[in-house]
Amino acid sequence: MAGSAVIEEQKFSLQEVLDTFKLCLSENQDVYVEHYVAGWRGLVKFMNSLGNVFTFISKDAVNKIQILVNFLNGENGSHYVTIQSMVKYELDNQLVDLEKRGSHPESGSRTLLRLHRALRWLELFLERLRTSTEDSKTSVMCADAYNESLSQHHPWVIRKAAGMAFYVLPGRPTFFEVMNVGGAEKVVDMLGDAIPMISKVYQITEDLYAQNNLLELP
Ligand SMILES: CCCCCCCCCCCCC/C=C/[C@@H](O)[C@H](COP(=O)(O)O)NC(=O)CCCCCCCCCCCCCCC
Repeated sequence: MAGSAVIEEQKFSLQEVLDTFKLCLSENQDVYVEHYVAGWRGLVKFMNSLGNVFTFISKDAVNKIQILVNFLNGENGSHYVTIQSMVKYELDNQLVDLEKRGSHPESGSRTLLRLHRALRWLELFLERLRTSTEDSKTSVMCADAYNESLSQHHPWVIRKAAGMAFYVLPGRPTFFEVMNVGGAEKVVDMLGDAIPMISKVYQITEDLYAQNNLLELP
């Protein structure tokens, strides 16, 4: 029965992952780092299940998730509970490279900014997926969302590689199947529910970074 246990363990529903983003917001609209990285963990799992071509993308995400988890579990972990407290703590203690990479190349603030930019891609992609029709192409939706957001922060070589990965994305039916949410109608409902939460988390983070002039951290 070991085989079925493994299958059980890997069974995965995108609904659960996107629900994680609902847990991100505290009562006073702070964003919990713990749930934020848990959301990303789930997305990485989803992406890995699409095939090996995507591991170069997920490796980077995994690396960044790990940096944040290390801070969270480290001796100054109490400052890393929310994005707001993290940014304040790192800025107050000069723990962020503001102009160019120097002694703090992997600050929590710059690391989270990379995931934050990717969250905008996700928001745009999911919205396209939500409003897509049977003959829509996931590769096109993905590329359009990427070109509108994350690509602006990537050098040519990464954009090129990302473009190649989009090209081999499975089609919409397989995609929906891997999401494991149910039929197309269910997917649309689930996305309609999840996207506003993701947008909210995105916007709160964006405002925080903008107020502190951190949107271009090296
Ligand atoms: C499902 C298809 C997945 C398409 C993913 C689209 C995003 C493409 C991003 C390509 C990133 C390539 C990897 C390299 C990135 C880094 O150079 C770059 C800069 O970092 P640095 O300043 O430390 O150098 N890193 C980043 O921009 C962070 C990228 C993180 C990408 C995470 C993407 C996760 C996608 C999750 C897919 C879930 C889809 C769910 C839809 C139902």
